[in-house]
Amino acid sequence: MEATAMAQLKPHEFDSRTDLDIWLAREIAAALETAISERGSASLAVSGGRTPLGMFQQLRQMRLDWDKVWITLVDDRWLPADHPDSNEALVREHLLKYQLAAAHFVPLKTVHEQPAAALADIDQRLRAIPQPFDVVVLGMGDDGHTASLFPCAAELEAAADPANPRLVAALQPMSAPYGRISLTLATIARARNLLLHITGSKKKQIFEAAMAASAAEPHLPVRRVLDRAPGVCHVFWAE
Ligand SMILES: O=C(O)[C@H](O)[C@@H](O)[C@H](O)[C@H](O)COP(=O)(O)O
Repeated sequence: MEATAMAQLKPHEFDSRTDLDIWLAREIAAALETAISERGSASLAVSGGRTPLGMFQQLRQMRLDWDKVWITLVDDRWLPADHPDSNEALVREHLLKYQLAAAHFVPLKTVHEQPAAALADIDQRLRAIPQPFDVVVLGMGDDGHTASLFPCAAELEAAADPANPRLVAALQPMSAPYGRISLTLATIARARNLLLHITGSKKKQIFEAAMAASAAEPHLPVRRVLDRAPGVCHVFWAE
């Protein structure tokens, strides 16, 4: 994988998605364990979508002091928490079970009609958990969005502005359904451990093109995040 960014990209390529899921879950658990031993608690933000399901199944079997871990989402769709397209529903069904039933889950969705009206409340919720996040696991869409930082959203510039004092932003993508709530670019970039999880040749090509020195500007959101992140970003990929 050849790419440039301010973040140092560390590729991890696997022969199968199952192997990837096992190793990614181990990497997450190890980073959380380090955080617990150094600071007494840990925070994890996970993506929704289809890609993380196998990793969730691995992670929920891992032994850790999960009662010292706070978990939230990098983004959610503004839907009732039991809607089939809600990331909160996905995480409740596939992640917060077995060993992980002891973890503290902090949802992004509130009772507000629109996500823009909920920003102060969500910020307050997230500030109650260890910041910066110890681990942020990102996915990526075919348009180069990550979290809900969609290239087509009018609110992208505000959500990507490093001076934005909020932890979260509300976005309305043109190319995908539902209003969104997302961690801001700066919140994601500050993570102590940043992991990108992508599968399939198509996403690999999209990612490499986005990260290439010759990539057209404005750069895609996934690159904008990594250009802002000062440390290592582990890129987990399998066909
Ligand atoms: O709510 C969401 O949609 C996500 O958190 C989003 O950023 C996701 O990671 C990508 O869209 C990839 O989605 P897939 O894993 O389904 O390809």
